[in-house]
Amino acid sequence: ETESLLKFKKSLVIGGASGLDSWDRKNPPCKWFGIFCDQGYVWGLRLENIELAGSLDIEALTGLKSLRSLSFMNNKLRGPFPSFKKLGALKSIYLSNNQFDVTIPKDAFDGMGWLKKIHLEHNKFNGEIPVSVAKIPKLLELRLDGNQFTGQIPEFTHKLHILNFSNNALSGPIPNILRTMDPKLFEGNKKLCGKPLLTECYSPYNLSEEPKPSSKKKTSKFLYIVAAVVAVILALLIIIGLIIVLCRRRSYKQPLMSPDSGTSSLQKRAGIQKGDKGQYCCHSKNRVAKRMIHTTKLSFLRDDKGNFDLPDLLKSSAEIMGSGCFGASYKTLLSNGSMMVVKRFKHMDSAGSEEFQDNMKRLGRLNHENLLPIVAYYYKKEEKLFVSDFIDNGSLADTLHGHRSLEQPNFDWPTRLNIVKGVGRGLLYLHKNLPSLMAPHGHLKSSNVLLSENFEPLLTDYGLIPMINAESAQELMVAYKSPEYLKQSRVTKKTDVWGFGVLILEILTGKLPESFPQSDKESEEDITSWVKSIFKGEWTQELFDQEMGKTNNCEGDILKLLRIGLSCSEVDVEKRLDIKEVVEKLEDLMKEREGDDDFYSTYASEADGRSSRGVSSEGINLS
Ligand SMILES: Nc1ncnc2c1ncn2[C@@H]1O[C@H](COP(=O)(O)OP(=O)(O)OP(=O)(O)O)[C@@H](O)[C@H]1O
Repeated sequence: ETESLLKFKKSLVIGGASGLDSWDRKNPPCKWFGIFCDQGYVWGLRLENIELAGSLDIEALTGLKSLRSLSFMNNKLRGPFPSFKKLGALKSIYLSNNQFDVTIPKDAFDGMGWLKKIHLEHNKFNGEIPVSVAKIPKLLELRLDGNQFTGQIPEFTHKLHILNFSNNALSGPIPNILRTMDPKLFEGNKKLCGKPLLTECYSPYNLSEEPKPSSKKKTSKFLYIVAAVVAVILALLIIIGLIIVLCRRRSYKQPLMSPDSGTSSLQKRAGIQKGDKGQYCCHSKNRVAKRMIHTTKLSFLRDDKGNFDLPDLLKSSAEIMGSGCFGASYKTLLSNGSMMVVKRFKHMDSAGSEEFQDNMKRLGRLNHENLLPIVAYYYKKEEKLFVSDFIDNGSLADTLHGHRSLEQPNFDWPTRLNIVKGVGRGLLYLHKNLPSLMAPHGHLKSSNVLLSENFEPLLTDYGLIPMINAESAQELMVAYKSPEYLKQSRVTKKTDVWGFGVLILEILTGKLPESFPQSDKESEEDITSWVKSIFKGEWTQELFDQEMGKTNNCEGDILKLLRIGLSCSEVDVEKRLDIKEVVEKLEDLMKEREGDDDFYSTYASEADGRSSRGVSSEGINLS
């Protein structure tokens, strides 16, 4: 360790009195200035406020096997972005208030599975935020404020405890997972849009484009040259493409369908291509015509909604609602006045056409009050759109974790219990009617539970596993994050039960499952182990969501539901209940409440036009 640190010292440009005089062979490194040790091994370096300049030679530190934390805050460091990924066991990096003015390479944080804290604020970092930062599995703190980052904020795999993107030059929609955060964390980025900011993403298509001539001044000569080369290549490609199309047209004497010249809002915003004219030229005339018709039509799964088609959809005005793991969803107002949601799915190109259409037909046959039906879909090898009704009340995730205005009633216990019951019924129906699927829902989470105006839950994004590319499913779908998948690479019907258990705990605690592990604990922790660590068999106020308000003497029932949630999230699949058993337990819990006049939901009563009356004065107030 001594040699590694002395080599590192040699690479530093030290200004003023640094205290680094203590770094010599006379004393063990644990006694040196700025060195922190754990059981005699160097654990952290903290060289702050000592006018360090030049760049950092991370290579020299690779000999420190116990090194977990680096802080070089408040110095004058610059140069290339230090190759921290060579120190794969690092947990925290602090480079705030330095003079770095480079673009961070895309893969700068690849493989940093232990990293929890990155503080890069107040430098001059530019270019895009590296995608690798959004994939760090344990990341909890990310401060990038006060830099010159451009482009879009990447999609994060989970919610962070601390983050700040303010005062950069970021653009485009804020990823869905960050939409409930404080808007201040995004301030000072003129082109960012979507929740939690007030600026709506009217035209995400345009916003996501690179800056146009207005940014001329900033564009370097080099960029001009690159742009010119790209333009020439594009022009050549277009000419070659035209020649190929003309040749094919001539050889097959097949007139192509005249292109629909008007680009529609949804089409523009989502960048959706219409039926490809060129790709069918090599087939016989009849087949071409047939397939062409097929590719410009929506396939309807519901008869009662079939008064529009793809062109209507593409023409209608659209607003982005958020982009999840599988693509963006657009709220679309049709000319007939219906408000629909169009979800543009990514990661669905490995299922063959027949397999895809069969699965869609199977989903189309489902009919249950707790499932949101898919109204129609559009299938092309490289484009999949799902159309469903817009649900005005939003999702359970919004209700649980979104900002609540003072006028809004508490999200009370009866409403929560009713939602849990509905989700259970929806899942049981899926399990009975999709018996061939290994996890009939497969992607149960609070943003995939929508709430009707009576606060009845409506499940979405169910039955997708056969259509999603295997590798993306493993990375993104809730089912594959289950203990049985992580430990034994298994997904079973009970995987949905595990997801349901996590959802029940989320509903009762108000905690977002993705926000675990907790920042103050070193061990890996999920919502289940957190609940278990606090719950000792009796009422524990700190466990439950304060937003539940008065519990109206229902603590016994709340605890019963908590126990059901815990037995659903049992790690051992064999011991875990199956969905039928869970629903039976829930029905029993509901039955016990029947006839109880005090058991009254503030939400349901509002929707029914009745006044709230379920709150007795002696009820326990959680808030
Ligand atoms: N039919 C709908 N009506 C109202 N809101 C919807 C509808 N479908 C989706 N949403 C909401 O729009 C947002 C984006 O949904 P989307 O399904 O694209 O992503 P997600 O559910 O967050 O993630 P994933 O892609 O993993 O399912 C979510 O908040 C979701 O609850």
